[in-house]
Amino acid sequence: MTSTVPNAVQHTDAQPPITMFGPDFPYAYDDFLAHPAGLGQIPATEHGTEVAVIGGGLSGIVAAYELMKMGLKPVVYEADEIGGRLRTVGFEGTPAEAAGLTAEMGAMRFPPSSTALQHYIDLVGLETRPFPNPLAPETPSTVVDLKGESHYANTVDDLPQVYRDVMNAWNACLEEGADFSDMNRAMRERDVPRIREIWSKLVDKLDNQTFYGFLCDSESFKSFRHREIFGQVGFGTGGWDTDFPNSILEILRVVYTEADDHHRGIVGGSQQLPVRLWEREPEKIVHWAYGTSLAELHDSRKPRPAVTRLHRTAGNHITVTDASGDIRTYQAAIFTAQSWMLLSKVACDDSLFPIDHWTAIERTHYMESSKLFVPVDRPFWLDKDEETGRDTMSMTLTDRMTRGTYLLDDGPDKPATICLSYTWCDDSLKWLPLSANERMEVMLKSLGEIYPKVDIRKHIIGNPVTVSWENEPYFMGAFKANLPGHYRYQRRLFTHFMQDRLPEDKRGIFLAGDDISWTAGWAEGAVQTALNAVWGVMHQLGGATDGTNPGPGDVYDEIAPVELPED
Ligand SMILES: Cc1cc2nc3c(=O)[nH]c(=O)nc-3n(C[C@H](O)[C@H](O)[C@H](O)COP(=O)(O)OP(=O)(O)OC[C@H]3O[C@@H](n4cnc5c(N)ncnc54)[C@H](O)[C@@H]3O)c2cc1C
Repeated sequence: MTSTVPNAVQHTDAQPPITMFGPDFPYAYDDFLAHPAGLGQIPATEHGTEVAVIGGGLSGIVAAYELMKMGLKPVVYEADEIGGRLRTVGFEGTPAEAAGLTAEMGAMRFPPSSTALQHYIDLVGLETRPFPNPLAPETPSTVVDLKGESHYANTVDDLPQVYRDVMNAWNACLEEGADFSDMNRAMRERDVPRIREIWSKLVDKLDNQTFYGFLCDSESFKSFRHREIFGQVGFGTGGWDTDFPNSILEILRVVYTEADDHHRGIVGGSQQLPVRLWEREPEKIVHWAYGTSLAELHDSRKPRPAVTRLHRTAGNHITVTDASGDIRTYQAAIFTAQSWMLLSKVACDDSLFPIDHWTAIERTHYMESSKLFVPVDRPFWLDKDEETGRDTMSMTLTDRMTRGTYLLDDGPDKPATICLSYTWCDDSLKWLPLSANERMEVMLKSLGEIYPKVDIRKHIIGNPVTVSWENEPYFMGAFKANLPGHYRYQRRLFTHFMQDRLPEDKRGIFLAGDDISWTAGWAEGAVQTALNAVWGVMHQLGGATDGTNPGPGDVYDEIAPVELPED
């Protein structure tokens, strides 16, 4: 476990692995992808048909890649860079750059339960390695610093008793309030009826509840002090108090699917995944010549620029205007950027979506997030303190401004990187007005209070790189997090790919990506919703899956997300 506060169910080799199979839509995307029959076929008369794919992040690139394999011609529009929130940057002009070191400004750690994501990681030949989360087995050491008191630990047993009390409270609370072991077993066994039985009751009972309210309602969390510590060191990767106002259903999805556990990073950076898919020439491809790639299908091997307008034209077609002034009309389009883009940056016809979908788009709630990385000369944190024999510095969780500090080693005596601070929500907004250097100064001061004997600054060999996702022109926050009462909105967005159920004049544009997923903030959801949209486009163009490999839309009625009454 990487958890400071481990989950109730412990792993044994005898259990099937946990995957992001449900709980809302228990469909085996990993099996669908692995099946030799492929994802489906479209009639030959449609081969070469252009489909607009708006957004060249992971979701857009996965959708475009699969549509190309079916013989369609994806036209990808990207306002920023291929990769989107899989953004890997270098440290220009430093020895760290020469050593190939990079910093992950968006996603940086992926749970093994992300099996559809893993399909594409393997496909493009990327390697992963354990990510140094708090108390993870491969993490050399962890320091938890709260209210000015620091504790050095290799395992949770090294922390004071109160941390184990908090851990037990969380486990008990999940068991009492959310049938944790039962759901964990059902998800491992892919027992769809059982998953649906447990989840439908919880959705009904808990949609109105915040994460914090759920803790307060539990006998196990009567102590304010325990709730406070839990908020600061949390479970999985660390403090979750910035999530306290969110719907508890969001948190349950994370813990059931072990999204926050056993993380691995992508060697060389996660942005390589969509970039490699863009360049990849699939072995199996219909209509196009062997050797065709997405890059090859685009002028100058580049996506088209930002979309500025989306509207409907005769025959229910979707007309796309881009920043170069180019206007093209499509039978089908997939929109994968953040939903709020449709409210401001892209001029849209009201008729693109039914009014209830517009409400869901408007009500979307995002988490803010900031990160700052510095390159350093070597992993000096592994030097031993002469007095204590401990590492001089450790992966650090704190209630100070930095919140989470990650030490990213690339081998002894080689340049390395430190993520001095990774924050969410209010903790992220605290950094917003500060420049990169101002942020770094505050971070070094905070860390100096925890490690008075360590001179971090003398090891820094280049300028800091930083991001606040809420301040990026083509991203309006880091990732979505539903608030209480948002279940119905999320359901509308996720199920939008089942367009036979929409009025005819509202079809043809498909929503996909992180906002549409049940597990926003996890790249797996971007992949899963891309595959839903691919199924939707294929179906609209008269195509079908092979009977031996039914797609998400083929089995929709058996596993559809539970519906809550509107009145
Ligand atoms: C700080 C942070 C930490 C994260 N941590 C993790 C993690 O540890 N593990 C994990 O699994 N996931 C993590 N995620 C989530 C993961 O990054 C996302 O789920 C995934 O990258 C989303 O892909 P997407 O294609 O849905 O969206 P995006 O990556 O946002 O892609 C959408 C694309 O649309 C483009 N665009 C916007 N407007 C327009 C327009 N008008 N025209 C054309 N293009 C446009 C954008 O430039 C962008 O490239 C994290 C995300 C962030 C921000």
